[in-house]
Amino acid sequence: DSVCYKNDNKCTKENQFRYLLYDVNAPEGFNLRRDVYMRFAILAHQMQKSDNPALKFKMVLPPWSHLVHWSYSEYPEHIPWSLYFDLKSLQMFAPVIEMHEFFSRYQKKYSKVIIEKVYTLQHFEDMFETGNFEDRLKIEECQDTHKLNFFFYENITAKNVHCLSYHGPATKLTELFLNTSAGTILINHAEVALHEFFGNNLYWQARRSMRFNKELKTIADDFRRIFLKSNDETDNTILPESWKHEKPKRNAIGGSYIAVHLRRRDFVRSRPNETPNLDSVAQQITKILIKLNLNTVFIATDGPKDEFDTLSKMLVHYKLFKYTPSSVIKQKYKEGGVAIIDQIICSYARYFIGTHDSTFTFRIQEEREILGFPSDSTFNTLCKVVGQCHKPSIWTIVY
Ligand SMILES: C[C@@H]1O[C@H](OP(=O)(O)OP(=O)(O)OC[C@H]2O[C@@H](n3cnc4c(=O)[nH]c(N)nc43)[C@H](O)[C@@H]2O)[C@@H](O)[C@H](O)[C@@H]1O
Repeated sequence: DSVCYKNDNKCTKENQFRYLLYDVNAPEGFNLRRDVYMRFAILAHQMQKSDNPALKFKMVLPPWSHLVHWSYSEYPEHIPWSLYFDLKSLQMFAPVIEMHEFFSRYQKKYSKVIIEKVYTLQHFEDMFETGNFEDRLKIEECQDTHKLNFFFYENITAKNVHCLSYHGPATKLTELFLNTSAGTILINHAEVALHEFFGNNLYWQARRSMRFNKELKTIADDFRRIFLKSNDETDNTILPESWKHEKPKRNAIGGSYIAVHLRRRDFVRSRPNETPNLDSVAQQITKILIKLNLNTVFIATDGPKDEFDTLSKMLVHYKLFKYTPSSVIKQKYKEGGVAIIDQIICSYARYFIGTHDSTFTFRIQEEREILGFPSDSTFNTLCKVVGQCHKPSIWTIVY
């Protein structure tokens, strides 16, 4: 297409964009990264609406590579966003492009990508001592040794690298962008930048635009239909083709199963006071099944298969299901795709029980808000001891 780069003689005012790239701290998981995306999508959305030509940006989506919770070989996977999300739907909210698209545009002119300005965000060191939580930003000395690897690509380098002590929402970064004419800007440690307003209608628009790749939805729908007798017609969960046409609703019924997100692995080790043992999980599930007069349970978990088998034995009078991908699906969509399929199936249940403080659970809760479930069927979490569960924070949808 006609989008061009600075100084390219094909550039006109209309087709010239600057490029904003961002990256997230390596240990952060998939679902926190989705939240960071929303903070930056809101920034990109607001810049797109601005009349100021200096804020005309395309935002480049960081490919999914070497996520700590996913198994990976020495080669980075560079998974594009379109494998997991509906890119057109994202673009209806924010001017985003895939990294490969950025490369193909850029490399029409250059062989190597040279990012003109890199800012690595860091927290103000004095913030907690002085209690100064005002929004501010300042270029300072780097707190950590500066190891930059630019998305595991070898053909990307940078001209100008700074550390930026930062406190405030991602939208505050426009101040920085207005002070430089760099055509390509990378924000590292993007997770340091916050939401401007958590849970307002802009937040929910960004969230609603994050529709999943349609094939993943189809795989999850097939599983619902075949094993859980659940479909959008009878569950009252049909959404319009575009998220832009969604309307407030609270009448979703969901399939006749309860879904449980049972987060294990590091949660078992690092959160012993909140993470229940399987006996307790079985008791909590039984209680809800009896209350709702249901006999079917879908379990989404990162735990080992033998835990699921143990749980099945404890709940022998009920039907327990777990999604297990075929090798073809696993190979194509990898752990991220399987995680999304699990999340979708949980989203359509009559009743959902999640794991306290898990972003995987938060994203399911949001999905259910979008689908229009009554909130009390959604904001429930497992607890250590039966009967001593605290209600989680309730973030209801706003239009
Ligand atoms: C406390 C924090 O918790 C954060 O985890 P938390 O928010 O649950 O949420 P995530 O970061 O998304 O979870 C990490 C990964 O675990 C897998 N996973 C977790 N639950 C399931 C599940 O039910 N089904 C499938 N298929 N996969 C699951 C999935 O690959 C996901 O990307 C961590 O990322 C941080 O490192 C930190 O430990």
